[in-house]
Amino acid sequence: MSSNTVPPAAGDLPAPPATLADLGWRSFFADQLEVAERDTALIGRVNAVHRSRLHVIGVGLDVMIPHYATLDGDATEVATTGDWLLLDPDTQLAQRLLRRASLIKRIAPGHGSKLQLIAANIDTLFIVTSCNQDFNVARLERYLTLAHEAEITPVIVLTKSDLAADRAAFRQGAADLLPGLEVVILDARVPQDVAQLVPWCGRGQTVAFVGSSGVGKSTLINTLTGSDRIATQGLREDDAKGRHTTSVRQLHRLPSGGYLMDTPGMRELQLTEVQQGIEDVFSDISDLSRTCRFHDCQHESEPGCAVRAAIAAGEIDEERFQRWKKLVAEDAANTKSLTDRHIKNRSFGRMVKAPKGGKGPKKDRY
Ligand SMILES: Nc1nc2c(ncn2[C@@H]2O[C@H](COP(=O)(O)OP(=O)(O)OP(=O)(O)O)[C@@H](O)[C@H]2O)c(=O)[nH]1
Ligand SMILES: [Zn+2]
Repeated sequence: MSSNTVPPAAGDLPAPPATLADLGWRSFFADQLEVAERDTALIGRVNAVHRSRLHVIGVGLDVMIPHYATLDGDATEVATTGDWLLLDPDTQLAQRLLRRASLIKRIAPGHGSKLQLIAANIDTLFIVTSCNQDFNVARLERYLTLAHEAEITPVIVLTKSDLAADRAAFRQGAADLLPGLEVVILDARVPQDVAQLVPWCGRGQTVAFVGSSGVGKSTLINTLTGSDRIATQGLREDDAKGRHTTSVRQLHRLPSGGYLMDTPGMRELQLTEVQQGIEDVFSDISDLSRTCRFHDCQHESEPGCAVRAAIAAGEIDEERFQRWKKLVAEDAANTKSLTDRHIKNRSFGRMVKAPKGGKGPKKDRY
């Protein structure tokens, strides 16, 4: 399939939205429009990112347009699935990317440490795990950190409730992760159970599922949509060898009116620049660590370490502290590799921008 044709399974395209609000438009986005834009701009949402084109939909709008990026090469100013764009009404070219309500990004696998945007403007992230050996507090904390960083409301979905001897213990184990955290426990194959997710999937709402392989995401999606079309749709991505596969990412209309975002990247999320998310999910430890005597305290054996004191006093769980340390270290390593790459890109940018006819790149002039 050539990369700029619409996705193969036409039946999987969302039903055309009757209004922008159906598609998730709300005052947060409308307030960003200039007066002139209110009258003239064509408003669209990115439904799918293809190798060389964006599939943008709106009210009476269904177009493939060139990618959108700003000239300064800012990696976050690239339109991704779920983004809202203002298009030129005549040329249909994207003119402006609206500020996002949420953004999930990651380090691209197999591409060094390039920042890759996964999805924008998701309202609810369903973090799926099952009531068996997949249930893993550290993994759930990772996803929670990611949701907080992306500014998305997380909901923990515990599948395979039918296999759990003690459902209450699983529910409690998840609920204890964060105050006020919503937890749903269900058999992903049973429509009445899965209906518990509907309150988050209403008109104008965008949701996504994350979780390890085999926890029941496809089963959940099938039950939620009453069809197996979405979950079984092949999602391919550029592989490490740069083969020309087509990257399909899509917003799928749900029977309850909302949209499900299903992108290949959601399936292998890593943490990238998630300091804020870590602060939110581990606020007790983060706050305490700021009261250690040394600002660069490693919380090992330093004198005046408030974190160790809290662990000794039984106020903080040692294992939770170890998980926090691991996340902080992982985040620091990922962020560093991104920064290194950014510096490399910038010096490359300076070289290519060097004036023609000169004696070669004059890095120090720019
Ligand atoms: N008993 C039981 N089995 C379930 C439940 N949910 C899913 N399964 C089964 O678990 C297996 C894996 O489910 P999938 O829906 O394919 O899991 P997934 O998360 O989509 O996995 P990937 O596609 O690898 O990401 C299937 O055999 C499902 O039938 C559940 O709530 N109860
Ligand atoms: Zn300390």
